[in-house]
Amino acid sequence: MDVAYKRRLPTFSSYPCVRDHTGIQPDRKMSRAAERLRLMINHLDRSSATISAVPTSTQTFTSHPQTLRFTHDTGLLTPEQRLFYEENGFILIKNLVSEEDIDKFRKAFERICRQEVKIPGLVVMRDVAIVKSEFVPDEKAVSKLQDFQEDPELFQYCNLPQILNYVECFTGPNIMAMHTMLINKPPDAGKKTSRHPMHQDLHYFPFRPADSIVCAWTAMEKVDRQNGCLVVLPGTHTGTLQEHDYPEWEGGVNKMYHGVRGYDPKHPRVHLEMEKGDTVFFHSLLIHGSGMNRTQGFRKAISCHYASADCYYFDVKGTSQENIENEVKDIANRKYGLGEMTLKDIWALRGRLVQGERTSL
Ligand SMILES: CCCCCCCCCCCCCCCCC(=O)SCCNC(=O)CCNC(=O)[C@H](O)C(C)(C)COP(=O)(O)OP(=O)(O)OC[C@H]1O[C@@H](n2cnc3c(N)ncnc32)[C@H](O)[C@@H]1OP(=O)(O)O
Ligand SMILES: Nc1ncnc2c1ncn2[C@@H]1O[C@H](COP(=O)(O)OP(=O)(O)OP(=O)(O)O)[C@@H](O)[C@H]1O
Ligand SMILES: O=C(O)CCC(=O)C(=O)O
Ligand SMILES: [Fe+2]
Ligand SMILES: [Mg+2]
Repeated sequence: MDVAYKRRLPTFSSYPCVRDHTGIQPDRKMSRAAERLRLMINHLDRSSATISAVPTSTQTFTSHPQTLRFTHDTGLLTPEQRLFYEENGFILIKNLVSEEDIDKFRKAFERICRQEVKIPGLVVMRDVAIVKSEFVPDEKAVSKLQDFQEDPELFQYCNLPQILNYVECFTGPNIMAMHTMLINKPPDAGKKTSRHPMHQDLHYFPFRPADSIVCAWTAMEKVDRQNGCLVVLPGTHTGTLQEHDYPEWEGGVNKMYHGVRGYDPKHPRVHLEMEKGDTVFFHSLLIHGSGMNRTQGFRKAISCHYASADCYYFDVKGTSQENIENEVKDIANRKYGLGEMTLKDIWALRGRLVQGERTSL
């Protein structure tokens, strides 16, 4: 038992209950995990009390060496928040990004859709159902912006100090922004193509370790089950990277929207309903996706994948990631004629240091 570690912890009773600061909807499917977490916290609480009340040398502690594998102690996360991420692989922080900032990102998005600015490297993606029917030259045709690292306004999102403070809890102090997106999930055109299949983001990344990669995803408006909020499978971050393929969906699937092979729809899942400005941080192995957008509005979110600059690239050849590497290379080649570039080169070009030192990536 790591008594030194325990002594640094404030008392748990001074914090609100877990559900309050995670913003998670009560969900029967979560109850077992939540109960385990409550037990862990109660246990910590009791043993802390025991340490100060009865500091005898004969005392033995019989269980739970608390090794926290997925979080760093920066003083920001409460002990309950750390345990929550350790156990579930995500944490939701309410009201983290201001209305003002979000409105600024929305305006920047609209300018890009109206083609008033041209941003180097930016990829504008249209939903497969729209691409295959008509062309509409405005934001109603755009389902996603990818790689906005050269847009000074949108990239401010990745530099927000309150976001980076949380990111540091998962990556440590040297932080790279590796991948940026603004998702404009369209009203479903009737073929369920607005769904995002369940996947692990690590499938797309030719760098490791997985525990040092985290996504920040901020709701730009209220997101709920109706407009296709994020759906997560709690605890799946403790598993390994699974094989990904295109799901066999009748209505079609968007380019590169791979899903975990053999997805079990019976696995307990949690719908992350969020208000404008709420931000979820989740581990690169956490299985997640989003349901169809059943409303007439475009559900907007902005996100960035961060990695520790101390991560290293590796060659995905011969691994389950070879299929996505081939697709990315193909597109990079067709669009930019980057035939000679490796996946590693492409990522190193797009990544941006946002804190500390660029040590490796
Ligand atoms: C420097 C190079 C970078 C290359 C891209 C790198 C991508 C790296 C991905 C990393 C993701 C990591 C984070 C994890 C995130 C998990 C996800 O989000 S998975 C989904 C990610 N999605 C994408 O990455 C899609 C990126 N989109 C694109 O690259 C483009 O939008 C495009 C699909 C290539 C289409 O762009 P473009 O070629 O400009 O479009 P068109 O000329 O109109 O169409 C060409 C061709 O493609 C068909 N098409 C267009 N859109 C889609 C679509 N959404 N789904 C399926 N097919 C589509 C279109 O019909 C045309 O086909 P045709 O047969 O020639 O008619
Ligand atoms: N075969 C599959 N492979 C991978 N992911 C899938 C598969 N089928 C569905 N999903 C994903 O599972 C999640 C839940 O799917 P579903 O269609 O039930 O969406 P939902 O609208 O969120 O759920 P509900 O209808 O219960 O509100 C979505 O993220 C969806 O994209
Ligand atoms: O916003 C969404 O619907 C999910 C996005 C996502 O998981 C991704 O692009 O990796
Ligand atoms: Fe994802
Ligand atoms: Mg459904």
